[in-house]
Amino acid sequence: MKSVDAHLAEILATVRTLAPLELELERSLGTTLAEEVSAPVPLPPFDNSAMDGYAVQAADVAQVPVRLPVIDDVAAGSDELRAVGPGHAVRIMTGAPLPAGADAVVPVELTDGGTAVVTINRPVPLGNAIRRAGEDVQAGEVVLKPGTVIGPTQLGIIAGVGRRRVWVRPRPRVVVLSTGAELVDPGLPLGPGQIWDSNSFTLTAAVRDSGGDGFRATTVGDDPALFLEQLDAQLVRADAIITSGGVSMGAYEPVKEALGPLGTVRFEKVAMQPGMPQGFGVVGEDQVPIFALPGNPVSSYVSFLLFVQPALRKMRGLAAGPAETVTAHLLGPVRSPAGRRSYLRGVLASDGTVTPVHSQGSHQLAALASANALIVAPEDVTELPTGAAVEVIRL
Ligand SMILES: Nc1nc2c(c(=O)[nH]1)N[C@H]1C(S)=C(S)[C@@H](COP(=O)(O)OP(=O)(O)OC[C@H]3O[C@@H](n4cnc5c(N)ncnc54)[C@H](O)[C@@H]3O)O[C@H]1N2
Ligand code: MOO
Repeated sequence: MKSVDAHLAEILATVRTLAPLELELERSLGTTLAEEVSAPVPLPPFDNSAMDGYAVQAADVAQVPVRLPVIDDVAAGSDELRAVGPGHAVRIMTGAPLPAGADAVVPVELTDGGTAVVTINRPVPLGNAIRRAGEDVQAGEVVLKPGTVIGPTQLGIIAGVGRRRVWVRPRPRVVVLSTGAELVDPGLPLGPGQIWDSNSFTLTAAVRDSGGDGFRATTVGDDPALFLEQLDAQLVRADAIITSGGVSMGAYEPVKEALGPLGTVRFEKVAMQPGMPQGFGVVGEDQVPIFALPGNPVSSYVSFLLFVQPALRKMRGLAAGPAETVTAHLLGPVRSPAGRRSYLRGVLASDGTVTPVHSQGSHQLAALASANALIVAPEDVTELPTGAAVEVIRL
């Protein structure tokens, strides 16, 4: 059987980092920056007030109380400013440009709030409540480097330096396609022998959670020809495809039957539990990577975490490798088949202990949903006792 590590290595060697494109800022959330972003002007662009109050010369308010005539009123956005001479004050708002001559701002709370003449009741030091030009960013300074994932605050600084469009590696578009004649969309009644399709929802959500744009395609039954038709229709909008089901040893395995003959997708057994039957390869003119995951709900989700998530990272231009683990101590024993790496569902606590959940079947979706970690039992281990140190993957 192929090892988990070898399977991941093959996947990472096959998938390609997506080419950069220029996107509107509004569409860039979650993408990876593909250029250096720098500030064309200093930020703030001009000296300005950090508070609502009065721009003065600090020396004039050293002895208080003192009454100063208010010679001007500046709001944020004002551009015609009168200079503040000795013995004068200018009423000023937060963010308004500091008038020439002023070297301190007295917050309104330390005054009587006068509009023609103001009484200042407390002294303030030189430079008080003034935000200097360039104290956040100097003109020409790099604010974001290529490879940065754009979150809300990164988007903010890109806008803050005046950019409307930005070169990024996009979020991979991933089409998720469930197969199985027994599947019914949730919301519809179940007939005999039917179950509600959950995998396509889990996997589409997992794609979004992993920085991709997941699209759930219409479920197809057990007909390989219909599967190929649906796949063809979806390929135009996909950077990657995930299928669930139809990859094991049954009489009706549409994914395996449809993709096997292409010669570009391999179906293998990977030495893991759950998730042993795996298909991976490329399809279509553009050699779109396809992950043919097993249909059991726990198996497909574990396979996603181990294989698809790192592939999405590579596509996004980020460092990609095996899922990260932390060490924890078992609060109950676990078993694992010889020669396969097990990923058992557990609840990781803040004290560094992990409790295996009671139901470890590959079909037990509720047990998976109650877990927050996968306990990794290595290939050479068949049992791990309570208290054993184990590696766990956080979910
Ligand atoms: N004779 C053998 N039988 C099986 C083997 C084997 O080696 N020899 N492997 C088992 C393992 S391990 C797995 S995992 C499954 C994988 O099966 P498939 O990928 O072919 O998936 P299906 O047969 O279509 O479905 C398996 C199971 O999962 C349910 N399912 C499928 N799709 C969904 C969905 N979208 N949402 C919810 N549940 C789904 C399906 O009803 C089946 O119960 O094969 C074993 N068999
Ligand atoms: O290896 Mo299968 O994925 O148990 O359920």
